[in-house]
Amino acid sequence: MTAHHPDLLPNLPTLALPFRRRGGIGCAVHHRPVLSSTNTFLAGLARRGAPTGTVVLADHQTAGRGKYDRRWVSRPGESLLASVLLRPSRPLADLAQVTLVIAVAAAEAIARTTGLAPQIKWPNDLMVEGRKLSGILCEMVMTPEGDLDHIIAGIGINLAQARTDFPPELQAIATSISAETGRKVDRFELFTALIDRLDYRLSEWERLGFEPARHAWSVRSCTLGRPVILAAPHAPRQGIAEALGPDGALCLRDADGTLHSVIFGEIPLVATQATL
Ligand SMILES: O=C(O)CCCC[C@@H]1SC[C@@H]2NC(=O)N[C@@H]21
Repeated sequence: MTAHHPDLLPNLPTLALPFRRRGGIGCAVHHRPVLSSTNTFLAGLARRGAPTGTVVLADHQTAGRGKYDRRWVSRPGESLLASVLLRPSRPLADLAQVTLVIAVAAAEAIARTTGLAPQIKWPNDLMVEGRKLSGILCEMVMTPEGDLDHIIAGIGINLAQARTDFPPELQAIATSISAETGRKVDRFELFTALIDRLDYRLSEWERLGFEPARHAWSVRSCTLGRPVILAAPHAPRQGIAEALGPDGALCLRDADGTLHSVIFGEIPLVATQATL
């Protein structure tokens, strides 16, 4: 038997998608039963000139990727796994805001379809009762001239896992929609809501800037007003997360009273639980 790379499998029949949009997010939707990673597959489409708003949805990933080169593992059908191609026209200095805007849209889609009220842990993890429900991986591709070519935003939402389905080291810090609500969520209803909210929030950001999403992010935040330990790429920092700045940076006041503006980094899940 020949082994095929999942991204090269022929276009197998899959469930029909409930909609097709004329423009904006979801203008083209590629749905595959199995891919290595929706981000990787969409990167190939982007190189071949796919338009902004193109979406890839997979039922299963064999090599899902998380932030900081971690793996994003899920069993077939138990997660929503999607990536969106963006070619925004905002200035380079605004691009770190994209991932925050997407977190707001994903939280709103989950709230709309499940009744849950996901909170956002800076910058873009969606949390319920201190456990991670969803992760977002934004990958930026620049031109040789240093301009933005495109962004691929990958979104994974845990749908159907029982707590004990997660690996032992994640059981205390991960959750799913079923584990929180006791009900199954319709994956395509959630996907449709996600496309809707992404379309709304991203076009709002393009037209009006970051302020509306900054407000929505701050209202849903479980980071602001709390002591946090940041695993920032260059220097780990501790302090009180005071605000999300107008540029999208986290404003962190350290023990000396100095205010730091942090664009990149993360609050490790375990530290968050221990600290907050
Ligand atoms: O580490 C994180 O929190 C980000 C996880 C992002 C996972 C999603 S699943 C769909 C898309 N494809 C990938 O390979 N990763 C993202």
